[in-house]
Amino acid sequence: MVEKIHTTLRDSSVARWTALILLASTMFVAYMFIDVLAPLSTMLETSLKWTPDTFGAVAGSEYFLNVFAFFLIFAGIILDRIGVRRAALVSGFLMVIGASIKLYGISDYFNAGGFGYDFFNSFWTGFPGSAKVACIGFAIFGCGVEMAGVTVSKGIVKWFAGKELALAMGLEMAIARLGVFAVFRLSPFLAEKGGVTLSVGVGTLLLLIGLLTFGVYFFFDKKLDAQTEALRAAGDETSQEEEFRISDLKTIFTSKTFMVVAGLCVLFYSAIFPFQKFATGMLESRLGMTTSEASSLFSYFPIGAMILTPLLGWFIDNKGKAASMLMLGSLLMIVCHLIFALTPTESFTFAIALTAIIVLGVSFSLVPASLWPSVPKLVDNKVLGSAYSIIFWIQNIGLMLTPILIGWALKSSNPGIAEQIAAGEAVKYNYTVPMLIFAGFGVAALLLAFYLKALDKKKGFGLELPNIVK
Ligand SMILES: N[C@@H](Cc1c[nH]cn1)C(=O)NCC(=O)O
Repeated sequence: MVEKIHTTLRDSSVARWTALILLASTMFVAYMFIDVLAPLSTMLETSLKWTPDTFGAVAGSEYFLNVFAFFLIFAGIILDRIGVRRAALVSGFLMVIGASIKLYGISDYFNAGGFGYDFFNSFWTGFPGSAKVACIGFAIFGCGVEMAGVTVSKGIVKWFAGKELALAMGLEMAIARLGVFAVFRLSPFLAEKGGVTLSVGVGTLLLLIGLLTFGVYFFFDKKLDAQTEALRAAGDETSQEEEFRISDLKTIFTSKTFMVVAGLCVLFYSAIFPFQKFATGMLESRLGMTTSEASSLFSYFPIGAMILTPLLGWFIDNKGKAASMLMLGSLLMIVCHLIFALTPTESFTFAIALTAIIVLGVSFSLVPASLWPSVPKLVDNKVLGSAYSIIFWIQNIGLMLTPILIGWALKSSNPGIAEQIAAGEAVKYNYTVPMLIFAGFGVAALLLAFYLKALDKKKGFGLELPNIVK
């Protein structure tokens, strides 16, 4: 007699959490690579002649293909069609290929006249060839990392829906934040030893390990699908998933509440991830620190978020209040950016900077911990991959444009400084205007958070309710 299966790997907490660790480890190295150059803006300006606008454009290039070639939208559709495990492998490959190209662009070999050097320096000469190649690589990496983000989110829902969903998402984000902490510590250290190439080289190698981790996850996911299929065949699984159709995307785009969440997401994250790219330079300038000191100080930002995000995830699973947390997170972000922008030089001490960084870390846990687990409450499971990809796509528009805007604002509000630095003078940029722009994003996010809470109250999506079904 064939024994009937009543449970799946999903029901084993060890298997569930192992799947999470596998998914999150790749995100750990992916987030390291995203910010591998973030602490090195000053070094890049002297070694590769990357002025703030060049640095900003390279930072923004990560999102270029996602936004203009709609790769993220396709990634969600592909994910909903081929499933989590195959999409994970595709995204891992893209990250490794993109990172390798970026590494080549900043390498000594390329910059000493290696293959493609003459070509990439023959047009648009105001933008260094190294930055052009880095942009191409980073744009391909960006396709991979964003596809990985969508895939991991859907993967977590697959393993944790109706269980510890927000806690699992919070832990995944915590592990990713640990990657940001690690890179802010490691990247300047490696760059001092072997130049920016060593930092990016180590980042690329870690991504290869991340790809292998996704490979191990593949087998977990395959087993779960086989068990779920067997349950369905035996009639134990009642909620047979309907097939995804492209026309389903219309329901996402026409959901007002979903679009408000997407708006809030783009505004909030535009004041966080692009800020990470400029924070080391800002602290160097405001506190007169070295790159290494400023980068170490800023590394406390992801640490606060890392500790709090899973705790807040647990709170949301059990008590709810996600919409209120979005409001509080936006408010704290405004306060911190205003402190960076407006505190007079004589009062802007190490302690003030550290406090603002930690409070910003709290804001960076409140919003992600409540925003991402709210998405499954707004859309059907069969379009969940597409819903995450659409929200990331909208977010990517902000993440692409904001570093370009901030790099431009920094250069324009400091006329002559780039030329003085190029001439070897020890002058610093003033970051007031860029920091006010970041605070402005926070104000707009706060207004949307108020609106979202009112909408939820009216339409009853349950954003303030706990996730755990008792
Ligand atoms: N878009 C993703 C991944 C990412 C991280 N940095 C740049 N893109 C995302 O926003 N994930 C959610 C998070 O809070 O990290």
